[in-house]
Amino acid sequence: MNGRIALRHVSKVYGADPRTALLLLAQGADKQRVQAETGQHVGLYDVSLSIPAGGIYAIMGLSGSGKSTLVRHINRLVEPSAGQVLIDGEDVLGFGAARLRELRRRRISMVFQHFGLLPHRSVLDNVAFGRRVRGESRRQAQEAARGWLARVGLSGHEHDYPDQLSGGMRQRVGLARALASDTDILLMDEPFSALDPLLRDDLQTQLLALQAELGKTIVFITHDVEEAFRLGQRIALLRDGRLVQEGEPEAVRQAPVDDYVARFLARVNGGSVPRSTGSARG
Ligand SMILES: Nc1ncnc2c1ncn2[C@@H]1O[C@H](COP(=O)(O)OP(=O)(O)OP(=O)(O)O)[C@@H](O)[C@H]1O
Repeated sequence: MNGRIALRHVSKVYGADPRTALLLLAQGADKQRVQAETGQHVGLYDVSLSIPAGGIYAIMGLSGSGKSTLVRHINRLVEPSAGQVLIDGEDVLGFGAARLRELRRRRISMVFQHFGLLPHRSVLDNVAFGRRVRGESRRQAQEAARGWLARVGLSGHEHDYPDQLSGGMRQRVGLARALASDTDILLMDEPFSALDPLLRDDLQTQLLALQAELGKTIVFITHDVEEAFRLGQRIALLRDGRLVQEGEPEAVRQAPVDDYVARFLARVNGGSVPRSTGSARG
C-alpha cells in the first residue's frame, strides 16, 4: 500500500558527484566515510516509507540525521539523488513547473521552526497570503484568515506585525497561515522546538485537536522523542541519513530494533533502556 505520501529508495547526497557517494554507500560506507573520501554530505540514504492519509506522522532523529532533507523532498524543495517521491501514487519528480506550483499552493503547506513570516506584512496579511497567491480576493482571504487567527487564539492581533509578537504567538501565526491555505498536507519542521515547555505543551494539545477535527495529513519533524510519541500515530527514527525504525509508537517502544533506538527511547521509557529485539522494522 502506498499511503498518501510514499518515499521509495530515496537518497540525497549534497555535492557535485553523488554517483561516487552512492556507490560507496551501496558498498556499506557510512556518512562519515563518504564525507572523508568524497567531501560530500549524505542527507539521506535508501529511505523507503509510507505516510498514511489523515494522521500525524512524526520523524525524529538527532541533529544532522536527515529529517529536514526527508520532509523537503515531499514538496520538492530538495531533489533526490536517487529514488521516487509519490503523492497519492504519483511521482512528483515527473511534475512540470506548473503542476509543482499547484502542488505547493493547493496540496502542501509548511510550518518552519523560525516561523518564516513576512516581516513587513501584518499578521492578517501573513495568514491570508497563501489564499491571495491562489487568486482569492483580498476580502475573502482576509475573512478566512480572521477565522483561523481566532482558532489559534490570536483575535485582536490581526493588525500587529510579526516583530511585535512573542515566539509562541508567531508560531501560532505560522500555524494559522498553514491552516488557512486549506491544503490537505501539512509539513512541520521542528515548529515547537524554540518554544518554552509550557507553550510547547499547549501547542501540541492544540495541534492534536485540530488534526482530529480537520483530518489533515501532517508530517511533523522533531528531535524530541517525547514530542514524537505524544503526537505521532506513526513515528520514524533517522540516524545518519538512514531510516533505522518505523512504526506505531507502542510497537517501536516495545521492540526497538537495536541498542541505538533503545537508548534513544529511554526518555519515553521512564529512563530505562529496553532491550533491543534485533527484529525487522515496525
Ligand atoms: N544544503 C546543504 N548542503 C550541504 N549539506 C547539507 C545541506 N543540507 C543538509 N546538509 C547535510 O545533510 C545532512 C542532513 O541534514 P538535515 O538538515 O536534513 O538534518 P536534520 O536532521 O534536519 O538536522 P537538524 O535537526 O539540525 O535540522 C547533514 O549532514 C547536513 O550537514
